[in-house]
Amino acid sequence: MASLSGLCSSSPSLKPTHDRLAKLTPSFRKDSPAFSTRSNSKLSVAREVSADLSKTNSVGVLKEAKQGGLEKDPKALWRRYVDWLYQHKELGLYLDVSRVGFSDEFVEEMEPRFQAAFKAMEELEKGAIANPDEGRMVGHYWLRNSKLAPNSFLQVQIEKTLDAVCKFADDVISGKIKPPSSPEGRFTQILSVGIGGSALGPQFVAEALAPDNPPLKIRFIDNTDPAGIDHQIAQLGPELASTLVIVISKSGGTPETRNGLLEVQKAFREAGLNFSKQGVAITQENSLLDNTARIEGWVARFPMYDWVGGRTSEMSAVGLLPAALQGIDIREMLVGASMMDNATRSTVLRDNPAALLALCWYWACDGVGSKDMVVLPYKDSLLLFSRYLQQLVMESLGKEFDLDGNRVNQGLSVYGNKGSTDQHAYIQQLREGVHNFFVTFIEVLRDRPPGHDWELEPGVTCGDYLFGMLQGTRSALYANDRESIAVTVQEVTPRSVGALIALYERAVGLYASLVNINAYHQPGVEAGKKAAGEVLALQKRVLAVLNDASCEQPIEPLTLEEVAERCHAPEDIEMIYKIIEHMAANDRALIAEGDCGSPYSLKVFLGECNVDELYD
Ligand SMILES: O=P(O)(O)OC[C@H]1O[C@](O)(CO)[C@@H](O)[C@@H]1O
Repeated sequence: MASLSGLCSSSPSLKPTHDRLAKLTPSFRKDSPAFSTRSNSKLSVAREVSADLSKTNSVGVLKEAKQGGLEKDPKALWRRYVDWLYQHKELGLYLDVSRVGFSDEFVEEMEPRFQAAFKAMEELEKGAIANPDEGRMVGHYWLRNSKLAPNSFLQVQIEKTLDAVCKFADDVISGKIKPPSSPEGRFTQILSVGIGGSALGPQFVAEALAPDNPPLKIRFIDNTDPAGIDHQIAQLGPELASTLVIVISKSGGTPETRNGLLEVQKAFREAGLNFSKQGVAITQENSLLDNTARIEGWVARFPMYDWVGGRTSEMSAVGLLPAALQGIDIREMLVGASMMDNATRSTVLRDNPAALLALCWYWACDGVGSKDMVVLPYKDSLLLFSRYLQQLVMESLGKEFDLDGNRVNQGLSVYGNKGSTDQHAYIQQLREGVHNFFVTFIEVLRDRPPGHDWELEPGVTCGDYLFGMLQGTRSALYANDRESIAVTVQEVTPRSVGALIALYERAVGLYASLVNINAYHQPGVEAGKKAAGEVLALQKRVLAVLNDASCEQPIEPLTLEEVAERCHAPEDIEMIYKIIEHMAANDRALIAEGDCGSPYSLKVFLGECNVDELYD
């Protein structure tokens, strides 16, 4: 029977030496001339330590340590559970990492890296340029404790915005600020238009915390899918007249959000409503959106700060305004986050729940994202937590280069839905199939508000079943060597949700330091946006070519090759085919003769010649 320390260690030769670690270090290539990192004196010390340490990559050590397998002796496991159990008394939050099999040696080896990560985090909180390639400070921690902001200007800005959010929400809920032409005489609905970090936090919080009958109900447009937009507007129906439209975009220029706004404005025009009397913008000062809202005289504008990233903006106006309008206690969210921030400032690994998470992630994923994080909240209202975490974790950690310009292709994949629903979907594979994941259970102790429970069979409630499913799944997975973390909260409240958000924000930041990457930029997203722009530019050229051909007499239908040639883009013929296929499916005055399944048979022309130069 393995002892606890037997579980944790393997051979005495496990202790790392520099020589051994050097051999274990993957060879990184500095092969991106385009990549550059700006050096930054303030952050330099902690970062250099962190970078040096991360070069002594522990993957080999991890592999060796893991050969010991997981502890299965119940008594030893119980001791491990008690030994590592983290409790935040005031928040009533527990973190159990006992079902992750890291060894004492591994913890010891990671200690200097954690100290470097804590130092980097401290400097970040003091206002260092922690996002070096964008030259930005990273200040989401100041949002819940403005006194931490590095200067009084920022401090006042944070406090004024919070007061303005609370006042605006009160005025809207009380009917002091009201829509011009609604029979209800007050706003009853919110339509939030935004994407990514400008939607996921508000969506998660609404699902988790909105009361059954909120003062304003919320809906989201978070895509440029016309059918999805139509659906949201149709669902509002005549209540469009009492809908407050909140357009959220840090940059103020994200195409999906702009399209959503234009579609909603069209719906307002068609309903004879004045959009500017019902629109609110949350964006950076002087962005395109900010200028539009100012010039058109929208009801209100709230700031987003340069130093708050989209995916960490839930505690800025982005998350707070929609939440307050739904009657959610946003000051309690901030308190929960602030309490967790205090706890995750501890430089003692065992006392720092975010560091414990980062430790487990590193262990489970070999510090290279080799396994996926499956997030399973056993509570319907936390359904969107995994989707929220997906952006927070993957946009932060999924990076091609480390801070020194080495190609590392880092990341940590996140997915999940909720328990026990997933028991009847993919848990089968988790238990028995490909072993490429670890699980994070989120447990909520309180099943129902007091006084509402009943026993649906002797001694057993509905919530007991949910509890049983969670515990059973955790045990069954572990018995098959599948590791898991369990986060337990008492209830889903503004305070506990604030704490959960803060916990994961910090864990991501610490983990990023461990693997020496910039968690606060997203260069990869630009490639997709640029490519999408190129597709639309090509579409305009295709239309121009077809228009010219359709103005000839007789009309000259063109093959795909001819279109591509006339567009001077023979190498883009496949994309031209896709463009034509899409336009033909959408009644765009384009006639495609032949069979789309046999692209060479296609001949294309426009139904009408347009002599105006529409497609410039
Ligand atoms: O708030 P914005 O500027 O519209 O950006 C929305 C999202 O787009 C991204 O920039 C890239 O997907 C995210 O980081 C961000 O949350």
